[in-house]
Order: sequence, then structure tokens, then C-alpha cells
Amino acid sequence: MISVAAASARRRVLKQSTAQSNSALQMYTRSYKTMHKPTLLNALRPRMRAPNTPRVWRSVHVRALSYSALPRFVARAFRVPIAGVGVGAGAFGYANYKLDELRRQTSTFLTDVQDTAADIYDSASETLSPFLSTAGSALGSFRKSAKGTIDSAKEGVSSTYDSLAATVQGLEAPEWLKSLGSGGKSGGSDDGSGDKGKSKGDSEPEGDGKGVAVAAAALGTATARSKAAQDNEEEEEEKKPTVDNLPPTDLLSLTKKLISIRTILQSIDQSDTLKLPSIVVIGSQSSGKSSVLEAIVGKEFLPKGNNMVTRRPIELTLVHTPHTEPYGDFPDLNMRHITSFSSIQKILTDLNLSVPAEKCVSDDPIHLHIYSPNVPDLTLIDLPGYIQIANIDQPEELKGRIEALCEKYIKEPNIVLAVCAADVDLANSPALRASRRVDPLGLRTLGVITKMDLVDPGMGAEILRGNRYPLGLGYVGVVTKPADRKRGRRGDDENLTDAVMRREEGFFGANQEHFNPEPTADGKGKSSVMVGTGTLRRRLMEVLEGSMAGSLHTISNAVQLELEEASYQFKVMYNDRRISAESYVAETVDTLKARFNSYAAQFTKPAVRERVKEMLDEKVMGVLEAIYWSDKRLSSGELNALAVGDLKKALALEAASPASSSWFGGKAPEPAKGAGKELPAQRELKDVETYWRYKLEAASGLLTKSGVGRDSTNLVADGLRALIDNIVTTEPMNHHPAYAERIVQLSHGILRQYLTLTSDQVENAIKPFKHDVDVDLREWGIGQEKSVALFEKEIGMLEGRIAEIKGRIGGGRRLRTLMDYVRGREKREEERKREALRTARLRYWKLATLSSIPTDLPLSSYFPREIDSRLIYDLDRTEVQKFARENPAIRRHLDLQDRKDKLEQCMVQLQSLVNLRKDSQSNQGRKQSGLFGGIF
Ligand SMILES: Nc1nc2c(ncn2[C@@H]2O[C@H](COP(=O)(O)OP(=O)(O)OP(=O)(O)O)[C@@H](O)[C@H]2O)c(=O)[nH]1
Repeated sequence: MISVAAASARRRVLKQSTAQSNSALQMYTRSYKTMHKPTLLNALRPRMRAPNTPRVWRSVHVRALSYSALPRFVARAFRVPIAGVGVGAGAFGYANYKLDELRRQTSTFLTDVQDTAADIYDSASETLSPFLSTAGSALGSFRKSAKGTIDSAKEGVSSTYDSLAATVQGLEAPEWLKSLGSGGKSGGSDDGSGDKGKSKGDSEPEGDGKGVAVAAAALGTATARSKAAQDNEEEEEEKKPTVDNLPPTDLLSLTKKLISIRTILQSIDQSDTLKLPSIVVIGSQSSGKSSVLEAIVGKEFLPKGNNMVTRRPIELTLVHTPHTEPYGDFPDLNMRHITSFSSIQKILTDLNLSVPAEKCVSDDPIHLHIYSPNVPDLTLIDLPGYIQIANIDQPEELKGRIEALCEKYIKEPNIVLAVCAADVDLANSPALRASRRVDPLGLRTLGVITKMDLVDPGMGAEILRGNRYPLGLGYVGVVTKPADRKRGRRGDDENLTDAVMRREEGFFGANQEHFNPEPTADGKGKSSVMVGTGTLRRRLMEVLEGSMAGSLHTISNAVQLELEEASYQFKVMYNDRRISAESYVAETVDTLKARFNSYAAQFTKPAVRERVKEMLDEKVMGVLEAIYWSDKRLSSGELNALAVGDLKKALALEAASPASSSWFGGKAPEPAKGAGKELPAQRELKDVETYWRYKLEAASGLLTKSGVGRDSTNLVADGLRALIDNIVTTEPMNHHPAYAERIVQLSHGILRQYLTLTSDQVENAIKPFKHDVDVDLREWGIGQEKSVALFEKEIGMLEGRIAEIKGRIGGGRRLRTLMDYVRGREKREEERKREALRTARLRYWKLATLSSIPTDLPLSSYFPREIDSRLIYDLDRTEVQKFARENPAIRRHLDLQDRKDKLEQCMVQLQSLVNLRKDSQSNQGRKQSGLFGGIF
């Protein structure tokens, strides 16, 4: 119970309590209100401390109330008022420790704790206010009523504990809450180091009352514990993998997930509907954009040079990847895992300079992903810097082109990072001007003031307060010119971020009075401002996460719609039939082989024989033409003297000869038995016959000596070549010209390899038959028919020619005479030819019917094997994909299937995030802080 006297003393002392404890309380209360105030700007503009400055009063950002941050919040909630009074803080330090234990409980339970935390604070504040007064009174009122005051203090303490216990009792073990009292009362030594916010009273234990000494001792312990807890907490914070860049919601890595969704969406669609927000970096040339980006990434990787080296947007995806050596990927170029950042810089420079100088800028983006344990999860787009006026060697419209490019990127939902140099008047900043056009309130614009070291710190801090050009997301001041980089243990350069932050710590630390001024008693003093690359990184993560979370529903709906459309098309067009690049390649090879085999099956012996015959027919005709038809003795009429009758006689003689069948073997026909002495006609006939025989021999020689083996082998090889050509110029190989060419080369190679060998084999096979031809009657008959048909064909051609001549000469008697003459000639000619043909035909026929011509060229067995080994096993995954996509029908099929799959994948991920959000919101109830209680 608090006595009436003590209550009035408290009221009195409350008014007079030390400025610091009062201001501490006010400050804390203000922080708390800020924290809970749902107004946008308060949420958007957390107050940051300058690096290297002790954490005195730190406002807690709304979103910082995530699960992981909760115990810290509770600790802070307790710490401030306790430090102000200095009594009982040990107990609260213990409470803090105990609450830390709670952190390890389930998330549901933690959410409850979070909800209850505010109540604890309320009751703690209420309880501590009178207690503060009491303590103040005790210290400030002449030490006389020390005992009473101490009693009062004790009462206040126990009342505080009771209140805490009552509040937290519902959560867990009341024992430890009860034990808080004893913990708070136990003595300890003051280490003398106190927080700035600590009441002066604690270090000035003046007075003679033991109670005061006890109170002071208690205060010392409390402060020590509170300080220890704070140090612990800071240490813990520092030990985290990325020091200052770990997202507060790392428990769920929301940004990481959304970035991965964004990357998937980017790979299937460039339309605006499926875009998650990104941070777009704009600013004048030399404003320090590259330096800021490199300070964030911790590596030098951006193109450098005077000749406007940033000509294309660089879409940078940073992926926080613990325990890896930093590396970069250019996914569009299929260049992966590049660990040398100077190589990345070189590639970026080349890609930028690939835009011709006369064009100067292009809106075709370069995609670069950087994986590192030192980067936060962020997506940033670097754009060419605004210029005031084009150089003499640049196109005049360049200024407008750069503006248009930036305009395109700073549209919603992107976040604008407007980079301005501190030494250039903000009124002249094209970045701010451009952002104001699309975002007048600056709700999605964060200002970055670079080169803070180049202006007077007071002036710099004034710029950061943003009174002249207010921005919803505020300004962050940086000095991105790094300090000299230290050498690491392994001789490597210090991380750029660390070097920059060291420089910033030096600069901002030395000018704390400007960047992190002491709060004034009336609370109207200058507030601290956001400074440092660390702060910028955190701020960017917060803003991006908030923005992405805000886009979650819109993007989920858009993805859902796209997915429905893609599924519908997939059903209608492909009946939900799935394919893969690999299956297409396998099918194509099967088709090739099957087609080859089916064509090769046509190369049966009879079929080949038929082709060889045709070839020889052609040859026979050629031989006839060369040997007979163009014979001058024929055309001069010399042979005409040989009357048909004589010929008939000669033929009769020949027919009567028993050696007729072997006559063609080269022996001259013997005169018929009993023929007696030779008749003149017979003699004449003999002469003529010798001539004819010579001709026949010559014809036969021409046929056989020309190399039937080689010709027939060539014939088959040509057939196979034509077959391959046919295969590769039809579906599906017509879509793969490079591979078709490879197949042609391959098969021609195989043919070349075996051609000589095969033709030698054929030659050898037919050799025995060349001079010993056997013809049976059936073959003879067939041969004759064939010969007649062939000859008739020739005659047909000749008739055509005669008709042409007739047409030219005209009709009438003259023509009739001529015709009679020609007919007579024709008739004779025909007979002669028939005879000649018969003999020649027989020879060739015998050759053509050789049964041993090997038609099985090795190609048919080698080819399918070679296709497998040289065309398929050679291909890696990317080549298989590339091959399949060369076929437009397959590409469309794969694209749609891919799109559908990726949309499904995104939808699942988005849905889980949406559900999480719902859960998180319902758990948080009235509080909008936490996971998605974001900034937007
Ligand atoms: N003193 C000082 N110089 C800086 C700071 N930041 C960047 N610079 C220098 O300013 C110059 C331009 O910086 P960049 O980062 O290349 O600027 P940019 O905007 O990327 O330039 P462009 O790519 O040409 O548009 C460089 O010489 C930097 O060293 C800083 O904080 N302080």
C-alpha cells in the first residue's frame, strides 16, 4: 500500500524529478507511442543512431516487433525507465533473461507473449511512475526521510513485481516472477559504467541513510545487470552472420522467398502484371550510384570509366547465402558461379559497351545475381545516370532517352532510390524531380545523400532531416568512399562494405552532435537522422520487404489468373500431354533410325539388282550409241550392202550352229556342216561378221571393264546418300539444320570409309562370271523382253525426233520418198540394232544377275550406332534443351508447359506466404506489428 503522504510526495517529486529521468521517461513513452502509432510516416521514418554511438534511446520500429525481436523489445521496454530510476533493474534484467527463455518456445506462445508485452509495459509504466517519484523524492529530499522513502521505494518495487507477476502469471511459471523480488533486492557492485539515460542519482549515493546506500547498491546491481543484458544483446546481434544486414524477419526469410518468386516470374514473363517490386537506383552522373551499390554488395564489380559506361539497366539480385565464397551468375548468358568480381566487372563493361555509341543507351536489361554471405536479400536496378547536357560526341537526344529509360523503371510498384550528392543542391537533383513526378508524397522514394564528407556536417544533417524536400521514406546519409582497405589474414582485401562502414563510423562518430544529437529536456531538440551504409542496407530491406508484402495479394491474383489461362491452353492444345526435351531427342533419334531402317529395307538384293540392271541398261544404251549408232560405216551405207537376205542367211547359219550359246563367249561361229565351200555371200558375210564381232567384243569390254563392281557399289552408296539427304530434310530434322549437317557429314564419312573396300569385294565377286556367262532359257526370255522394251523406248525417242524432222520438211511426194527411204533405213537399222542388242544384252544381263553382289553396305549397321554415340551421348543438358527448342512446335509445347509449371510453383509459394500472413495477422490481433505489419 502506498501511503497518502508518500503519494503526495510522489506527485511533488514527480514534477521535480531529475531532468534526465523525466526526459528518459518522456522519451521512452514517445518511442512507445511512435511504435504503436499506425500513421504511415511514423512507421516509415524510424530514427537511427549514428554508428559507433552508444545505444541510448532507440525507438523501436513497428516491424521490429517480429517474433525474434520480441524479447529484445521487452528488454528495452523495461530497460529505459529502470535505467532512469536505477532501482530494481537487476530484477528486470532477470525478467529479460527469463523472457529470453520464452523465445525458445513455440511461435504461438511467443505471439501471446508479444501481445502481453504491451500490457506488461502499461502496468510497468503505471507502477514505475509512482515508484520513480518515490525514488526521486528519496534521493532529492534531503536524506532525512530516508527510511520512509526507502520503504516507499520498497513498496514501489514490490508493487512493480506484483504487477509484473500478475501480468505474466498467465503466461508461465509464476515462481520465477516471484523470485524477481529477491533478485532485485540482492546486492552487487556497481561497475560504474552506466547508460547515458541512467539517473544521476545512481552514481551519487550521497547521504547518510543506509537505505539510500542499499537503494544505491540495488541500483548498482540493477544497472550492472541491465547493462550486461544490453551488452549481451548487442553482442548477440553483432555475432549474427551478417552483422547489420540480417532481416528482422529472417525467421521466415520473406524477402528471400519473394525474390525467388520474382526470379521465377521474371523467367516466364516480362509483362508488368507479374512483377514484384524492385529497388531502382537513379541519380545524376557521378552522384555516387555505383559507389552506393558496391558498398551494399561489398565488392567492386560495376563498370567504371568516363565514357558513359552504364548504358543498359543492370538488374541485380542479391541473395544472402551463408557459408559461401561470394560469386555471381549471368543467367541470361548461362554464365554461372563466377567468383572473380573483376571478371564480373569486365563482363558488365563489355555488355554495356555492346550498345553502340550512337545509341548510347538501351532498355535491354542485364541480369546479374550475386550470392554472398555479406549481402542482404535485395533486388536492385542500376540505371544510366541523368545527364545535364549531351557531350559533343553523344547524340543530342541522349538526355531524353536516359530520362525515358528511368521513367520506365520508376513506375509502381518499384521503389525509387534517389541518389543525390550532398555537395549538389537538392533543388537541382533530376532524381528527386523524376521521383516526385511519379510519387509526389515520396511514399516509395528513399533519398540517399552521398558524399556527406564533402559538406559541413550541420548542413549535411539538415539535408537528411528532409525539411526542404520531404520524402515519405526519408533520407539516409552515406560516405561511400572507403577507408584504406585492410589486408585479411589470407592476404585478401577487406570487404568493401566494412571499409566503407569504418570510414562512416569515423566520420559520423566524430560529428555525433549533428547526426545523433542529445535529446533536450523539452523533447523539442533536433532528432537524430539516418546515416551509414549499414542503416541504408537495413532500410532497403525493410522497405523492399514491406513493398513486396504489400504486393502479395495483387501478384497472387495475377499469378492465379495467368495459371488458369495457361492450364486451359495446355488442356486444349496438348490435352495435358507432358513432354520433355530429353524425350523429344530420344523420339527424334528413334524416328531417324526407324526411317533409316525402313529405307534401308528397300535395299534388298532384288531391289538392288533391279537398280543395277537399270544402271546397266543405261550403260548399254551408251555403249550402243558409241559403238553402233554413231558408226560411220552404218551411216555411209557401207553396211547397207549387206542385204537383209544375206543377214538372214547368216543368221540361219548361226542358228544352226551348236555353239551358238558360246559364240558370245568369243569363239567365231563355225560354218554349218555340209556347207561345202564358202559362198561369196558367205565370205562377205564373214567379213561383215568379223567386223560385228569386233564391235560386240568392244561393247562387252566397255561394259565389263568399266568396273561393274565399282559402279554398282557407287550406285548403292548414292542411294544411301539420297536416303540420308531425304531423312534430314524432312520432319523433324528439318528444324535442326546444324544437326542435319552433322548427320550428313557422319554418314558420308562412313560411306567414304567403306566404299573402296566394298567395291573391291564386289569386283572380286563378279570376276569369275565376267568371261563365262551361262544363260538359261528363262533368263534368255526375260533378257529379250527387257531388251525389246529398252529398244522400243529408244525407238520412241527416235520417232519423236523423226516427227520433228517431218514437221520441218513438210508433206507431199518429197516427204513420202524421203519417208520411204527413212522407213527402209529404219527397218534395217532396227534389225541391226536388235541383233546388236541381243548380243550386248546377253552379256550385261549375265553380269547383272550375279547373285553375289553384296548390297549390305556397312552404313546400315553403323549408322544407327553412330547416331547414338556421336549425336546423343555427346549432348549435355543445355544442348538437349537447345536441340528440342529448335523445333517450333516442341518449343511452343515446352514453353507453355514450363510456364504452367512455374506459375504453379509460384502459386504454391505465394499461397503459403498469404496463409502465413493471415495467421500472422490473426495472431497479432489488434497489433499491426510483426511479420507483415509492414511499412505500407
Ligand atoms: N568524397 C566522396 N567521394 C565519393 C563518395 N561517393 C562517391 N564518390 C566519388 O564520386 C565519384 C563518382 O562516383 P560513382 O560511384 O562512380 O558515381 P556514379 O553515379 O555511379 O557515376 P556514373 O556511373 O558516372 O553515373 C567517384 O570518384 C567516387 O570516388 C563519397 O561519399 N565521398
